[in-house]
Amino acid sequence: MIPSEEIHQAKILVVDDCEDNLFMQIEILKMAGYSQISSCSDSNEVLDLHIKNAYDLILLDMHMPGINGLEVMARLREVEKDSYLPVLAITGDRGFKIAALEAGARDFLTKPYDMTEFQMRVRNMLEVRLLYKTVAEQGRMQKEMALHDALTGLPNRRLLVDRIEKAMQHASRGHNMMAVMYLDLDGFKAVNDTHGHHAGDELLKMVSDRLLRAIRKEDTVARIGGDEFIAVLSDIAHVDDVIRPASKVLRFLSSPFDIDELAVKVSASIGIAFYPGDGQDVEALISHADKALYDAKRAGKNRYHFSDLPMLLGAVM
Ligand SMILES: Nc1nc2c(ncn2[C@@H]2O[C@H](COP(=O)(O)OP(=O)(O)OP(=O)(O)O)[C@@H](O)[C@H]2O)c(=O)[nH]1
Repeated sequence: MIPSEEIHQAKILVVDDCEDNLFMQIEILKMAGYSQISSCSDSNEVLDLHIKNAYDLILLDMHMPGINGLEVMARLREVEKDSYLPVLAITGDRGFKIAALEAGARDFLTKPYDMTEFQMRVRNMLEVRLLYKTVAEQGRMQKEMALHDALTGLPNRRLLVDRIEKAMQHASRGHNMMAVMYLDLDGFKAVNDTHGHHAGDELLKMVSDRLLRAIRKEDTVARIGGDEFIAVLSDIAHVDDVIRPASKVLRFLSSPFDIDELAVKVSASIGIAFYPGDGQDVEALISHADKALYDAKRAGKNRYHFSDLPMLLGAVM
């Protein structure tokens, strides 16, 4: 159920070419507790007003000079294509009722109407409209959550795969390269063990922020598990285009993190693989970057390593 306070905050537009009718409807709405009421006496303005203000309810007089209510609804349907057309049609002509409903109005009022009926129909329509908005918002959030990591808000593995595929297609069209940078923190377990899981979580969020600052806006950083991240770097023409961001990431992570008034230090190891030199598909690229990461760990951590396929230097230099 939608709480009454929320219903009373809904945005309502009253459309009628007769000033007396406008005045009366606004007064009835005010008496019922609505606070965000606008009005308009020119049917030509309804569409622009709705685009600008996204009303929750439009009380629309069907008979107006200029374009009539049915035409106004046809225009509104263009901007509310997959949505709920929030129109309550008002007509003195009973023959217009079916036409109004067929045109997309959700309900109608026949003049003369009584005040209670007017208020009940407005409330019922707003309840449905606001429920519709809540469900649509929940759907958007679920989609968002399915593609992002809950702790850091970064893209998750699912979205990462899509971003790598797009970067590969882009590189292929531009006869260019792209790179996958696989990063794993060094000594992260000790942060959890010494300062607790909460401190570990805070550190992961701060690391995410620093990674985002270290790479270009158009590139992607994803968290793919525990203390593992992958950056997707597009438009790579030369190995320097990867050395620069990789060095920047290591530098950005090298300053201590202020967590619960402690200065916590970590570093990171990075493995780098290139498309098309190191692999032609997402799995191959990630696997080569992972092997390079393993080499970076074995070589002493806090460094980056390239995938050691012989093709690499030929392709890059
Ligand atoms: N706080 C926190 N810890 C996590 C999360 N996910 C995984 N971990 C912990 O992260 C640690 C990752 O392990 P490792 O990568 O082996 O730890 P490390 O000390 O960085 O090891 P090296 O990579 O060899 O330096 C494990 O202790 C996991 O329990 C999380 O969401 N939050």
